[in-house]
Amino acid sequence: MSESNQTPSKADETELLQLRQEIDQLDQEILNLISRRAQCALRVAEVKMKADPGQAVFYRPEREAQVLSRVMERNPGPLGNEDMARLFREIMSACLALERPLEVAYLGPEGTFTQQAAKKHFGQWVKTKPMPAIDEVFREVDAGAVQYGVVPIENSTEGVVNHTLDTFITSNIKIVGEVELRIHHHLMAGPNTNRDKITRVYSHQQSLAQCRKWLDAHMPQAERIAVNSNAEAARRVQGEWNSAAIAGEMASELYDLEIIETKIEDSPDNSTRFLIIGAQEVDTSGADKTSLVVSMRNEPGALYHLLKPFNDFGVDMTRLESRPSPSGNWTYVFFIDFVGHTRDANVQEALSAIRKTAVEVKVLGSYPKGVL
Ligand SMILES: C=C(O[C@@H]1C=C(C(=O)O)C=C[C@H]1O)C(=O)O
Repeated sequence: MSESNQTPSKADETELLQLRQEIDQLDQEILNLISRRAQCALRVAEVKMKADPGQAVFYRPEREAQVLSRVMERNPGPLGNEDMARLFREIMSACLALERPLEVAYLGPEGTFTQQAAKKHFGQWVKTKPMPAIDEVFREVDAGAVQYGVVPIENSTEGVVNHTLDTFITSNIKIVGEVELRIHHHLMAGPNTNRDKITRVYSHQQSLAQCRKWLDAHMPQAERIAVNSNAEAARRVQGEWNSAAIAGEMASELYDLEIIETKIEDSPDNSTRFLIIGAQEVDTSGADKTSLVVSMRNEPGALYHLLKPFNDFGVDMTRLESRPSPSGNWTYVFFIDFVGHTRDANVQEALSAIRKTAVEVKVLGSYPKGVL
């Protein structure tokens, strides 16, 4: 007989009773402490309103990043750092919603990985608003209809999302944060679908590409049909008995589909990075990144002149992408990410050196490195 089936001894019974009493007491303390914390957040809101009644900014990305990093550094266990940070993420989310509920636009429809990223970054109390295209997320933020937006920027298997990069060239929106999400693709279908009868698999083109080897091996007969989003794929198969969709867990819940096979992505550490966009400039958090768009004259040594200041002033570049310039003529703009904030002295020196040779330098924003 296994131990769990045995009835506890008298001594064990007593200990269980004591432990449960202790848990009840601790819960009461946690309750009181969270309430006190929420009172402080409310008071912060009042002070912010008094200082700037018209345009008080409630959400502070750098402050939230610091809170989460500190939780991870000081976590005594046994809960893991990330689990503990997620709990605090939700406490902050609820506290912030007391000040004023945040509204965030994202690349929809409902159930996309971008919505999942928005919830991961802001917590469950955020109000999310689906938009049909990336540039419409930018427009919604620009018009002030929402405070922030969430857009995908790069996938570890498929590379950059060019549409997002191109929108930054012409927009004045700032980057205020980043969040990375492990992307797990599942094969899902309606409850009446027989796995052996599936003749069509719907998904977004990138997701089909990310599961190509699995599909070749397990569903070679099925036609692969690219649609606008994974959530759209899930919505479609709801009423089709011979089709399946590749999408994330949120989509299966939203459209009542059954998951036939989990984690069918070819690369086990497939992840996507998303950017949080907004109108504000973010203070230093102590662990920041900066993104730039630079256009250079099309002449010998242009790229060398662009890269040299990073070396000269010890600035750690983490990404360099080039895109054709909207002005045409085979000229290019460069997207650069580096470690540091525009308020750091070495960053300022590097930027002024770059400005001497570049046609245009646009700082997209300095923002805290993703914590969760
Ligand atoms: C409390 C503040 O406002 C918000 C709520 C925070 C929190 O609950 O810890 C942190 C940063 C802000 O997004 C603040 O600015 O400190």
